[in-house]
This record gives sequence, C-alpha cells and structure tokens, in this order.
Amino acid sequence: MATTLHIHPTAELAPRVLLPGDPGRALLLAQSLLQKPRMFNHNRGLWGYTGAAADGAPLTIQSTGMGGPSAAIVIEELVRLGAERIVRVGSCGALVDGFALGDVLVAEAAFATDGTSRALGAGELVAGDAGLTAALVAAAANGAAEGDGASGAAAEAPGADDRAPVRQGAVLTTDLFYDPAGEHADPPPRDALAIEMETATLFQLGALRDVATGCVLVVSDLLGPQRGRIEQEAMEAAAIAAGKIAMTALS
Ligand SMILES: O=P(O)(O)O[C@H]1O[C@H](CO)[C@@H](O)[C@H]1O
Ligand SMILES: O=c1cc[nH]c(=O)[nH]1
Repeated sequence: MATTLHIHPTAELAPRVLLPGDPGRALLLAQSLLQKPRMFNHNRGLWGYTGAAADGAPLTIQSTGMGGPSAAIVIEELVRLGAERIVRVGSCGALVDGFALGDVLVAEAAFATDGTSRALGAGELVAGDAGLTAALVAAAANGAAEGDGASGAAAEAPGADDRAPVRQGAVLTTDLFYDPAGEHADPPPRDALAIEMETATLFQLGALRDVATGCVLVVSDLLGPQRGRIEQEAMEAAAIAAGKIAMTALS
C-alpha cells in the first residue's frame, strides 16, 4: 500500500474524502455515516477512516488537525495518495448576525488571511470548486427541507424562522483562534460570514493540484452581536448533519 511521510494508510483511500479538523469528529462521522469503517490513518493522532457511504461506494474521512500548516500536509499527502474530491466538514465562528449555534454554512470562498494559503500563493480570496459548492448547497437545502440540515438547536432558536435555511458565502481563514490583538487582528472583510482556520489552504491546494474542493461548516461560536458557544451534544448532531450534506454532495 502506498504511504506518505505523515499519513500512513492502513486501509484503502477512497477518491472522495470528508475532511474534518477534529479527529474525534472523524470518528463520529465514520461511526454515523460509514458501513464497516476501517482505520485509514492514526499516525500523529490524525485519525482517518474508510468505509462504504450511503450510496455503497467507498468514502474516506480524514482529520487535518487544526490550522493551515497541518491541513496542508494532510491535503497534499491525500492528493499524492489519490484523493480526487475533498470536502471539509469543519466548525466556525459566525461573524455576522442571523446565525444560530448549530447552523450549517456552505463556504464558497475564503479570505486568505492565514500564512499557509498565502505561502501557497493564494490571493485575497480563494474559491472552492463551483460544481462541488453547488452540490453542497443543493444537498444542504434538501437536508434543511427534510429537517436534517441545521441542528435542532438552530431550529428552536429565536428568530430561526427569519433565517434562510442554508447560508452560503465567504469565510475568513486565519491563523489565530486566540488573538492577543483582540477578536481579530484586522477588521474582518465585510462580506465574510464566519471565521475558521483551514478553508483557504484547502481551496488553494485544490486549485494548485487540480482537485475539486468544497467546504461545509457548523456554526460552533457566535462572535457577532450575539455571543455563545455550542454544547457538545448539539455540536455532534450538527456535525453529523453537515457530514451527511458533504456525503450527499460527493455521491
Ligand atoms: O472544527 P475544525 O474543523 O477543527 O475547525 C475549526 O476548529 C478549530 C479551532 O477550534 C480550527 O481547526 C477551526 O478551523
Ligand atoms: O476558528 C474558529 C473555529 C470555531 N470558532 C471560532 O471562533 N473560530
């Protein structure tokens, strides 16, 4: 079996991959979405799994760890091993009003304010694959219509009826979760809906390596006018909903 310096496959890699940051979320998604999951990687604590998705074809779920440098290593090695379509299933902090904890957001582009994507040559804004993004939006809309998109927490939140069921737009990718300069080193670009740490790197590497990339995010934090942090149980339910959206988009 082919191997790489950091990802040491212990099962086949599927050509389509879900990419959470959190290794625990990789395990949760593997247990929730895959038939007969097998460990794909455990080197460096970056848990990954391969099994059969709902459509019967193989799907790999591989964690990146946190931040662009770790994500860039994992994505590069997955591509070298044969990954063709990759969807990040991440968490984010909403920067604007209108989100509730557990909402799902499709990131169609990322403002590259992190060092990794910039080192890879990203300009100010880097986009994901248009077809994969459209498939994510469609899958999220269907999931929301069936009550399976945003989490129950979002559905019960005050003002939930006023929100579009699926939000799509640009996110801000940054290097710092804890920023000593304040909430953010720079005022966030006005049209960034949320902040997170890996999407610009994923999209830039996708463009460089000719691999289709997309991103669906769960709102785990409210950083705009309203403040809050999601509970673990609600995070897990929303992550499974986001994972289903990503799996459907890759079908
Ligand atoms: O939940 P994940 O996918 O790790 O994503 C977000 O969560 C981490 C920070 O808590 C960063 O990796 C950020 O991008
Ligand atoms: O990077 C991140 C991820 C989740 N929530 C945040 O506030 N920032």
